[in-house]
Amino acid sequence: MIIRNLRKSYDEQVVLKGVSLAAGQGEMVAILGPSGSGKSVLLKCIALRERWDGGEFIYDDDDLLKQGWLAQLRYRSICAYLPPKEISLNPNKTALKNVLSGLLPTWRKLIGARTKREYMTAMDYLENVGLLDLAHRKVQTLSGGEKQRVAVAKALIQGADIIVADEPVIGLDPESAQLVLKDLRYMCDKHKATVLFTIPQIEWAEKYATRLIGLVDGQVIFDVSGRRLTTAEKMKL
Ligand SMILES: Nc1ncnc2c1ncn2[C@@H]1O[C@H](COP(=O)(O)OP(=O)(O)OP(=O)(O)O)[C@@H](O)[C@H]1O
Repeated sequence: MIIRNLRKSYDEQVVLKGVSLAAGQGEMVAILGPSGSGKSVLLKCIALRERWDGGEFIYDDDDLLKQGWLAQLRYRSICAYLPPKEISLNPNKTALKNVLSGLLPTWRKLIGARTKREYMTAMDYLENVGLLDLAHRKVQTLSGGEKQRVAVAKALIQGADIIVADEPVIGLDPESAQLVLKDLRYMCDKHKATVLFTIPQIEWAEKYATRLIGLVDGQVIFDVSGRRLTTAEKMKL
């Protein structure tokens, strides 16, 4: 995807002042910046969960914003948006059933029908995120990090090529947080998913992301890949 000159305001407040960035398949992009710099708004715009005021959004060689609602709907179906804290799982169902529900059409969900192949596929995705042992546990009994990982497995089984995760490790202990980040990175490396996420811990962003984008006051102030941040870059955040 290529984003050019994305602008977004709320009433009088200009939040995104012409943001440009690119993210390819298999890239894990961390959006870093101080509180209020526009990171969440940027992610919502990228996930098309928020209207753009202006700019170009090139995906599959077309400008999505110039396409009709059908193209945008198609994009939304392959772009999973994981909002902070709020996990879209059914707490009373098992991890396996939650992941399976991403695979089955609604009418089959209602009658609970599933083939052996679908069951195996869901188990494979749970294994990918290291949760095979917990497949039959109700989601409400899982830790925050485990829930996030089930949500990642569900997003991927739904066919998401793009995962937009706003603070996916908020409130998690360091060990669980790093497991979630490892899973996201694995999805990039193995499934060639594109992941865009925000995270307050710069050192984890440096460790797991393939690209680091600094956003301050609605503007990109650096966009680096293949290296850690310099002290000068960190000071700007
Ligand atoms: N729906 C909205 N209506 C009006 N203003 C909004 C809305 N959403 C965000 N804003 C404003 O946009 C600015 C950027 O908000 P955003 O949530 O993107 O910041 P952030 O960088 O994610 O901050 P934090 O790290 O604290 O989550 C803030 O000043 C916020 O008040």
